[in-house]
Parts: sequence; structure tokens; C-alpha cells
Amino acid sequence: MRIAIVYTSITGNTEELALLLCEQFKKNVDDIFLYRIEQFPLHTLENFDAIVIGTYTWGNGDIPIEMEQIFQAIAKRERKNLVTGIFGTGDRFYPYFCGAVDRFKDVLNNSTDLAVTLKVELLPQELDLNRCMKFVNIISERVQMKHQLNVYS
Ligand SMILES: Cc1cc2nc3c(=O)[nH]c(=O)nc-3n(C[C@H](O)[C@H](O)[C@H](O)COP(=O)(O)O)c2cc1C
Repeated sequence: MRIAIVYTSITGNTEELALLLCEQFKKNVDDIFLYRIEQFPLHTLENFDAIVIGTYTWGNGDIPIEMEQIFQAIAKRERKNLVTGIFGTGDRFYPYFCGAVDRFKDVLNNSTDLAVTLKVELLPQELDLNRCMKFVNIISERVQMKHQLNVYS
């Protein structure tokens, strides 16, 4: 099972969440890869059983500029076999909490097999650990189920 976590972060909140999820994935998955968006080769989207995207929210509920390219790449092409998950951090101070997660959610839902969504306020806390574990389990189980049904062969 090959899973990539691809994330962006400025002040470290989303990065912390990405690292937490990565640690959880390591318990279930042989091949887990963690990329900052700048390091992720977009053409390798097809090489993974699942892609997990992490983003903060910018402006007024907007996607950060560095995430536009992957957003467009996913929007342009249907990959219904690709299991995906979207997570992000935001701040309830803003009118549209984690708006970037919702924008990704719509496009992933249309173009891929979106399994799960996770929103965390600012820096992940101890209480969020359970939600992280659930997020990881849902994705791992979805990929496992597809392997059993041989949809990748
Ligand atoms: C200019 C600016 C605009 C923001 N707009 C939103 C927003 O619309 N919705 C939201 O939930 N959070 C918003 N945030 C909060 C960030 O998404 C939040 O602090 C996030 O955890 C930062 O992630 P990072 O530490 O990974 O960079 C905004 C922050 C800044 C500085």
C-alpha cells in the first residue's frame, strides 16, 4: 500500500498535523511518503494508492497559491480509483473556517474516491489524536478494500 501525504504550511500548524497523521499511517502502511507541496512531483499522482492533501486556509476561505496547481490537476482529470483524504487547519476567528478544505473536498469528491475530511483549529491538540487515528484508519481500510477487490490490477 503506497500512500502520499502532500501538504503546505506557513506557521507550522498544518505541518504538525501532517506529521501526526504520518506517524499514525506508519502503524498501518508499509510505504508512506511525506511531501511538502513544493517537493511533490505532480506527475507521480498516479503512482499512489491514496493521496492525502493537507492545507491551511488563506484570504477569505481561499486555497493557498502554492496549492493551486495540484487543485487544478485533480479537477481536470477523473481518477475514481485514487483514494483521497483532505485535512487542514484554520482559525474560527475567520468567517469561513477551513474554507480551503471545503474547496478541495468538492473537487476530490467529483474527481477521486474521497474517503475522509479532517479540520483542526490551529495547532493540533491531544484531543485531536483520536480524530487523526480515525482519519488514518478510514483511508487505510478503503485502500485495503480496493486491493481485496483487485481494482488496481
Ligand atoms: C491572512 C490570513 C487569512 C486567513 N484566512 C483564514 C480563513 O479564511 N479561514 C480560516 O479558517 N483560517 C484562516 N486563516 C488562519 C490560518 O489558516 C491558520 O492560522 C492555519 O492554522 C495556518 O496554518 P499553518 O500554520 O500550517 O501555516 C488565515 C490566516 C491569515 C494570516
